[in-house]
Amino acid sequence: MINRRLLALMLRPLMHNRRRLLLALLLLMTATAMDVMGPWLTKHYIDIYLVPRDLRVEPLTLLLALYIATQGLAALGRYLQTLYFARIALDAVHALRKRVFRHVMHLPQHVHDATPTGEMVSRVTNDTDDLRELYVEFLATVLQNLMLLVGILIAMALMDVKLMLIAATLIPVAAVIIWGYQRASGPAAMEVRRLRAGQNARINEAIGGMSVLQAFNQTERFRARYHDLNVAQYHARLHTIRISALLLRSALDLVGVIILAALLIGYGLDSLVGGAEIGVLYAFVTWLGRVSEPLIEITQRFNIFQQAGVAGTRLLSLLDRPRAASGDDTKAIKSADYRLQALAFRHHGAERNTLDDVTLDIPEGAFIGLVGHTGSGKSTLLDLLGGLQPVTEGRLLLDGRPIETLSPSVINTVMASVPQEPFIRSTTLRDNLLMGIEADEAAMARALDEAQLRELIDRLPDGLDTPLGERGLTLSTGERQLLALARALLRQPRILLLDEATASVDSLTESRLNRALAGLKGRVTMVVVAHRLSTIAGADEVVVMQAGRIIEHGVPGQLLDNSDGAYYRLWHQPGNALN
Ligand SMILES: Nc1ncnc2c1ncn2[C@@H]1O[C@H](COP(=O)(O)OP(=O)(O)OP(=O)(O)O)[C@@H](O)[C@H]1O
Repeated sequence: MINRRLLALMLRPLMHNRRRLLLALLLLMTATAMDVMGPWLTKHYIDIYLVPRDLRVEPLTLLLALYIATQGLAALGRYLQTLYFARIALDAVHALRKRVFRHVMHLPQHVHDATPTGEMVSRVTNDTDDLRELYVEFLATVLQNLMLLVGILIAMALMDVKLMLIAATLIPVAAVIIWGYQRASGPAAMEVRRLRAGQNARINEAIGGMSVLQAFNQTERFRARYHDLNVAQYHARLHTIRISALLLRSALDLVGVIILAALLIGYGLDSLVGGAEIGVLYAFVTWLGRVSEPLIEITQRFNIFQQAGVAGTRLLSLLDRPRAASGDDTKAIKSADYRLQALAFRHHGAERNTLDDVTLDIPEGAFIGLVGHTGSGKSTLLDLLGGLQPVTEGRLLLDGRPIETLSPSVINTVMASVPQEPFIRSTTLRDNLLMGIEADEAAMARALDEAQLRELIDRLPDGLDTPLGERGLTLSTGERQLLALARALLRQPRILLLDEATASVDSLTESRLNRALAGLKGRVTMVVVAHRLSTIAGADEVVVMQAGRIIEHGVPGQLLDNSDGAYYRLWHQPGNALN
């Protein structure tokens, strides 16, 4: 399961901090050497002074001072090395999180459309968090224990090779246990993770659509589905706990006890032939206790390694998804005009085209109204004009250049869009208006005036500093669109793409929007998807779409004279929003 790419993903962030890593390793080696000196000094005390009853003050004081000094240094080294390793681990996860989030921000639209928000959140937070645990635990615990193990084995070998070999049999046995654990717990850990991501997605969905769930009496059904996922996760977790409880502590403890018995027998045999010192037995029993502890720690931490492996695999699959392609032509846009030549578009994975054979010229400063039945492809065409989706066939030229060759920064300097569902953050009106750019009060006031929002702001006690609820819920649908329009206008765009939210805004909002568009006419290239005829009454040209194709286009007044035309039919359709 752990392959080279996974290792690279995990280890690369650690390598950014080589100097600190080296220093931490030096500290670790010093602390370990001081640590294993403890039993060695005690052995000397027993064999040289205690057993022969040679209790002279001077050498004993020296021994005691040495003992305290080594153990004090060991404690200090452990403390410093823990701090260093923790810093390295936190820096590593910080770098990884930045990398994953940056990648998520650049994924193509269709990936975000197809991935539940909770699932994506789970990748960026939980999965990177599992790697954090790996870094912290691995660096602070596993590395420390591995070093201790090596230190103890060296000290044992220096004292008695035969007894060291008996004690060392614990290591291959532990390796076999770890291997068995990894095989048994891998699929179970993956299942836990899958269920957790599912839970996140479900919670996100339920909270996002709570009002609908409540209105449609679906809360009980959602609760039951969440409960099922919860129970499944409970059992999956229990399964992983059973495996780790059996194989980790219990099995390793048992092996440790057996090896202790073998050591005692080995020591007994040595003493039969003479020469074995009691201090050696003391040192070995102490060291053996210290050997099994690191092994248990390492093995126990292995499930973290396991989980990190699963998280890393999921992160790799996310990072493997190609970023949205973007052009690199940074030449400024001279003329904000579009040319669409036999353009076709198919959604990722869809069986048929959403747009077909769309040919249209949009000169600079023109006001184009897009109309058509629901699902006819109006919003999709707007996405393409905004460069948010790639053209499947044909050509889409902006300023005479294929839009996919233009760098997004160049497009964004001339274009602003007002989507059907504007993204409103739960912060102040001002923050929502600025959305990351800098503008003075006069410019903001102008944008608010142009978007006809002045009255609303003046009505609010805190004006622009009024906080908005989650997703701007305190604003009506029409007001949210006007706010998004003000945000777009603040950027002084040369192209404005507006996707009218709904046919059912009140007449006041309707007239405000119309006034705003009339004010921009001729100055800004506007493509407006309209659900109400009034919105595009002042358009230079109306484009009627049906099933992804343009079936009619022309000056609105003239189209209405043609009683056989599609626009005429839409307009005269009883109950139609355009009517
Ligand atoms: N990911 C997708 N895969 C396949 N088809 C899709 C996908 N996303 C959208 N569609 C389809 O594309 C078609 C055009 O959708 P679009 O939102 O552009 O219509 P619209 O004319 O703007 O509708 P409305 O007036 O309701 O906003 C619809 O039939 C929609 O179901």
